[in-house]
Amino acid sequence: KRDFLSKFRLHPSTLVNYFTGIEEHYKKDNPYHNAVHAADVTQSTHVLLNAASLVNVFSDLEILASIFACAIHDVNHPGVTNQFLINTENELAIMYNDMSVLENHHCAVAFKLLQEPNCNILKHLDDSQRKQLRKMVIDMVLATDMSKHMSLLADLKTMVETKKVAGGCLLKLDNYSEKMQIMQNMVHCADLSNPAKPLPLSTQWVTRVMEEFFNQGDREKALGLPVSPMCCRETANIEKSQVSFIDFIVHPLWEAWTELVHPDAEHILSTLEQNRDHYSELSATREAEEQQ
Ligand SMILES: COc1ccc(-c2ccn(CCC(=O)N3C[C@@H](C)O[C@H](C)C3)n2)cc1OC1CCCC1
Ligand SMILES: [Mg+2]
Ligand SMILES: [Zn+2]
Repeated sequence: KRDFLSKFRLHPSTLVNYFTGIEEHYKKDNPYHNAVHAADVTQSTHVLLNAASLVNVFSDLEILASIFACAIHDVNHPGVTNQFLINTENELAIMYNDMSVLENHHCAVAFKLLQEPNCNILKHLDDSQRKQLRKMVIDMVLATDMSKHMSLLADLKTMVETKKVAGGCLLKLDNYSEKMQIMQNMVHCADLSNPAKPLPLSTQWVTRVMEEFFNQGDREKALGLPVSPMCCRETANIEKSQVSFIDFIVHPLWEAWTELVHPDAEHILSTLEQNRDHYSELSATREAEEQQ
């Protein structure tokens, strides 16, 4: 749809080789962090890029970088959190000195795969384009680490305030860091878009993420480690966790994004609010049942 094959001279069979390799490097038995999550985040970002107020904001290379970053953003995810890798002194934590361990790993695996035979999809980009794309992809993938969330959101809110003052147009984005802030928040929004999807989809992602968390909790218990929050299958309150995740993380982020691209994301924010109320009612009913 974006005519990227001709714009960047991407070779169909090389594309198939590379993205088949990427798909194979997503662990199939991860309940949540598998290739379907990567496809979900990629498709969600494709939709966010189509917002009317973002038309002509990004160059073709920035759009290619964003879509590529989503497709590879969790590749070879081991199905446990950064904290678990750090607590267990996993070789990945040693490799990346406890800093955005997973996110560094995802980038390294994705770029290493480009060097496999018949996988270099970026072969026909010139050196400057390839260097720019690599930097943009790394900047976006490292920003999907939850530990970056608060600073990312603060920057987005500042940008929204300044945009209001500047008469509401985004087109005046001239420097790399402002553009990259929007791209990082866009991919982060997509990564946190499960609660903003139609309820039948959202509930499936909840089941999957909780199963992955509970598997981690089981491993922590077996290792005699303290069980991480929301990872204990006996005590976790699933609906309550979703309500607080939405109230403290997802809604503030999507509220800021909706303001930035006003009025293109209103329907996403209202779906999120409806879903939040659904989980809140479920949690109240469950609590009432448990009282009896
Ligand atoms: C469908 O539910 C969720 C979907 C996605 C997330 C979520 C939070 C941060 N991210 C971004 C990636 C990240 O940093 N992590 C590290 C850790 C928070 O586990 C996340 C899975 C991945 N993704 C959280 C979700 O629910 C919360 C976790 C259990 C109950 C509330
Ligand atoms: Mg991730
Ligand atoms: Zn993800």
